[in-house]
Amino acid sequence: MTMPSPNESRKLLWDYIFVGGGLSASVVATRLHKYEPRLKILIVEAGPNVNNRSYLSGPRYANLLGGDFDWKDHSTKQSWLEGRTVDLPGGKALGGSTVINGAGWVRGDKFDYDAWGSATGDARWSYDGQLPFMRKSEKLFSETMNPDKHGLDGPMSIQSVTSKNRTFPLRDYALQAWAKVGIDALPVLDGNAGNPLGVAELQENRENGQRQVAAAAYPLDGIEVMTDTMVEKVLIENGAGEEGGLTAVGILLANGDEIRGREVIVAAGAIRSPQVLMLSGIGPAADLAKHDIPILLDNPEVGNNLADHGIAWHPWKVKDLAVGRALGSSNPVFNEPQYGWVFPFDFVVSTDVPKEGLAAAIAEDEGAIPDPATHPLLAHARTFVEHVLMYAGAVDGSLVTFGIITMLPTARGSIRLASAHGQDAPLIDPNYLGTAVDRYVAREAVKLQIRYAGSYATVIGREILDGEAGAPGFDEVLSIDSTDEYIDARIRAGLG
Ligand SMILES: Cc1cc2nc3c(=O)[nH]c(=O)nc-3n(C[C@H](O)[C@H](O)[C@H](O)COP(=O)(O)OP(=O)(O)OC[C@H]3O[C@@H](n4cnc5c(N)ncnc54)[C@H](O)[C@@H]3O)c2cc1C
Repeated sequence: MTMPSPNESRKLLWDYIFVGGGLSASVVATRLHKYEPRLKILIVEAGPNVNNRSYLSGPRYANLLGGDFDWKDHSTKQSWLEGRTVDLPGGKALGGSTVINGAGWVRGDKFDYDAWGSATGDARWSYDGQLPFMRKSEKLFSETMNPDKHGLDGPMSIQSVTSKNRTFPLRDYALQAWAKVGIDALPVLDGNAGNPLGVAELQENRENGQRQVAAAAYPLDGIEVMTDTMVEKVLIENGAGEEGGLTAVGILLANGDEIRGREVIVAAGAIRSPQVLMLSGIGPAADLAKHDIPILLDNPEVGNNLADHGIAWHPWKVKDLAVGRALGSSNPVFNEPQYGWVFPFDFVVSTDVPKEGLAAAIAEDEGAIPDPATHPLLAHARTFVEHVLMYAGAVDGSLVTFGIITMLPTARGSIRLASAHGQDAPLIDPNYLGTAVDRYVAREAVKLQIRYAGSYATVIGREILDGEAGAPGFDEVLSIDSTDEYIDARIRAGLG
């Protein structure tokens, strides 16, 4: 990676200019260069180069949320979350959100990739089409775990809980309890082999606990990079390209400099890519007009169809503190360094939801009773929820924290311009829980959590935990007696 001088970058005609230097730009630019080393490739990134800042690699990534390398965005007021706004972290540094993210290495469900393949009519987007690239990216910890599904010499080092010798005290209990509520362990606990439905062991893209920032793992050799440089918009001219019509001819920086290129790739992330397009004159005409932006292409889809998952965390009380089951307790095992590297949990548990209630929720959203044989949410098992049981929650080890992550939201939100200037964050409306399906899925996820953690049926509920700890503003706690109304209220108060 080299840094061009401002004069040099202005004079050159670049073959490819990337707006944003995050995960996707790091990968695509590196591969373009490998494909054709003579290409002149420029990445322009709003944040700094933090590749050599080792503290970023520490285990407590959450310290980075709201920090110097986070755009610190917020949602608009969410009508299904009691009008709350939600913090929306996003990486602002070379490497993008890989600088602040959770580093969970979680491959999607085969079914979902195959849906891309059918939607695009292009088999390269299906699971089998993507698999060679997923394998190419990995250097997996095991040569024997599903070797036909994984890679061993990619740039991303992947470790797991057991490959790094973490034996959490609750591991066996947690596994037994999942079986008791009907969720089976996946073969070799591998959730990254196409079918994640079941209990998988956590895999992470860390190397001995060290975060792998995308721009370091894909080192951008032979690529020019400008950091701390905000792109205001893409420069578009009519008839400039070989085929005529609107053609991107370069970018305008926030400092007023123009840089020219043959192709511009907008890789500014899910929030700012549509913002950059709209600032460039591509987007819904009425919205652009509101901000006096000249309309080059009236495209109502730009800024629409935002899909974001929600997360809700619930604290559960641990019995018999002296046994030392959770982080913070006096159990000496937690003093071993590997327990501090990463998240304190064993498993990522992916589940479907009961189809009968789902069909009713679909009917509410779509205004017609769905055909269970053909409706895409009903006809197959789908990965709607991820559950994680974090063995931490209080400084004295008296709590564990149960998370539900809703993975297949059907509500769609939007990104709209707040002003005609790139430095003003756009208006971000994820529309969390905006459909009956999403509300049903979240409720079912919490009900499963209660069966798992709060009932005598499982060893976790019977012997390990002592009920839910509750939440501010609520007199009750989650329990097997909780009504749907109470569960919904807790979700509205806590999901983000
Ligand atoms: C808190 C958090 C936790 C996450 N945890 C996980 C996880 O555990 N596992 C997982 O698989 N995924 C996780 N993700 C998601 C994952 O990090 C993203 O999917 C991925 O980084 C997206 O890549 P991208 O290239 O689209 O965007 P990004 O990596 O975000 O890169 C976009 C880049 O564009 C830059 N940019 C934006 N606007 C401009 C502009 N106008 N001019 C110049 N530069 C600009 C940004 O600064 C940023 O560097 C998490 C994300 C976050 C935020």
